Amino acid sequence: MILTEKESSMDAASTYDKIDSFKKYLSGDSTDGTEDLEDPFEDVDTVKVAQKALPAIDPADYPTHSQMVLEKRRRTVIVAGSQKCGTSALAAYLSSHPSIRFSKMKEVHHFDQNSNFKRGLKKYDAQWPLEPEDPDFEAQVEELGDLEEPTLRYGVRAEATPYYIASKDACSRIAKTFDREEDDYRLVVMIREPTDRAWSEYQMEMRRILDENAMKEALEKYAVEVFECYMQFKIPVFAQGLSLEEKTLEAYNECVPEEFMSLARFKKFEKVMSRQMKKGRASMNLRNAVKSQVKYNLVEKVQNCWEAKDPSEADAFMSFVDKISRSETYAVDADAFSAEEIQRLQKTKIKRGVIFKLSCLGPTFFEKLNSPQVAFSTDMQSYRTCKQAQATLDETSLTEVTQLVKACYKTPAKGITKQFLYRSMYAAQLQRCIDSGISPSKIFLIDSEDFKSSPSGILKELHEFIGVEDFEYEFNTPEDVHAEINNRFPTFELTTGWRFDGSTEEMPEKIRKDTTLFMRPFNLLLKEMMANGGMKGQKKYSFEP
Ligand SMILES: Nc1ncnc2c1ncn2[C@@H]1O[C@H](COP(=O)(O)OS(=O)(=O)O)[C@@H](OP(=O)(O)O)[C@H]1O
Repeated sequence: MILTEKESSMDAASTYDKIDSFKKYLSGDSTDGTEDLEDPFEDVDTVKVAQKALPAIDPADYPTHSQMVLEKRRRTVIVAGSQKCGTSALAAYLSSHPSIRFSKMKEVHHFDQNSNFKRGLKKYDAQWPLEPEDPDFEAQVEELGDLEEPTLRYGVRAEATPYYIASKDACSRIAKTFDREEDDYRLVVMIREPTDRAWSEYQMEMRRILDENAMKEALEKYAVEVFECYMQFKIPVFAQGLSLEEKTLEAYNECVPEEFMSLARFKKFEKVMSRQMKKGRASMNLRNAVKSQVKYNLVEKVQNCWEAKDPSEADAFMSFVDKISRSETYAVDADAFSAEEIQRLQKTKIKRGVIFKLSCLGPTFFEKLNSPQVAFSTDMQSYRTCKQAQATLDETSLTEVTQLVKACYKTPAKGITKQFLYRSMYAAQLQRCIDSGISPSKIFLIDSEDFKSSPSGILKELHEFIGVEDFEYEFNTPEDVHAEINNRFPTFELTTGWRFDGSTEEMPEKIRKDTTLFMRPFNLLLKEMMANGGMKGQKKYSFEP
């Protein structure tokens, strides 16, 4: 979606109108039109492609990608978990296999995130764009007609979103979307010693918080400098032939100090920005990226300095913020609101990108991470208390444990965050996935340690399960695997807090001991499930129960 010059022209008054309409929105009398935001995918029928009737042929007879393409069949291979168990390494392998098409992004988050799922299968399919070298390219383009981005429709395709297995919705959505012969799926789930996995996640969260703090500090430090530089560009004046995006990017490149640019959080912003630039068009992503800057208060800082120097320019700046973020973001001065209104605003958790003064931000604004003692012990304690209240449920039965976990671990409706123990309870998650319609025979299990030490045997079996020919990969060392991950998914390590070998600090001994004990019943159930549950892949894990 391109913002026209007309749209991006200065109109300071409208900013303040918006404050009024925002107040109305808060009081339930919204006239701001926010709900009418254009969603390019809203009318796409989620299962239209999948439902296309095709002759029944046993997929096992058509194992390779190109054969599947010719037979107009598709198989989606989903590495569905678990987080911190080596899913990126596996993704690097699969994406190098000649008969597997891997998604553009490592983690697609289509089935766990409501906002993505709502956009339909067309949006998901766009992760596998059609290339001229694809078999039957011409025929497929013709068939696809005037689609903006023709996508690979047949063959074996794969993605890796480790959140899926922990999500309450992903498995049932996958089953409903793909469970048919000509458009089927396979799930791959990796497991790792549960305490190690939980600690690895904790450490990644810690890195993320550090990244955020670094961003925050840099904003504090450089706000004035950035502002001075912006002044030269006079961002709100868009009459010099450059589009809003070009101007913004140019200003960022010119104004933002090196030290700032190397920050992970900033890299994320930059990544979205340059992708949009390459495409030559702005989009929801661009607006979201800008909103993330808004969140970090840069806009407000700049605005304050601006105001001090030249109030008329400050109005223009407000207008810029307003325009770039359309009706989703309201540039407001917190002083314009009463204390009660501010309280209500804080409850919206900046869903609408309101720009607050720093002093008005609630404690949940910036992510927090409890100490390991608190994070792990509180979690264990609250589970135990909850378990006592469910006295009829027994931890030695898989069905009952699944119910216990369901009752005692509330998966947030939106995303799953910092549930270190929950995500190591593999048995309960697998069972829930099976209960929601995924046949165990479609799930392939991999033990992370075994995979790390000797991948080739596991990969051979996996290839067969996926229905592609066996293949000898050229990665022989962990360094090679690491390089391949960065080669295939170049911004992943830079922007997400993920590291190839991230566990640097030791887990405090007492917490390790308690956690390992806590995990035992779940591990015993997993052991039973692996041996007799009908799932494919490894039949036992490498760690102590
Ligand atoms: N080949 C191979 N096999 C198994 N495991 C491996 C492999 N290579 C890396 N690793 C370890 O995987 C951990 C990161 O896992 P993920 O890539 O799944 O993390 S994430 O869910 O995408 O965040 C990460 O764990 P930590 O070191 O604890 O961070 C890596 O050490």
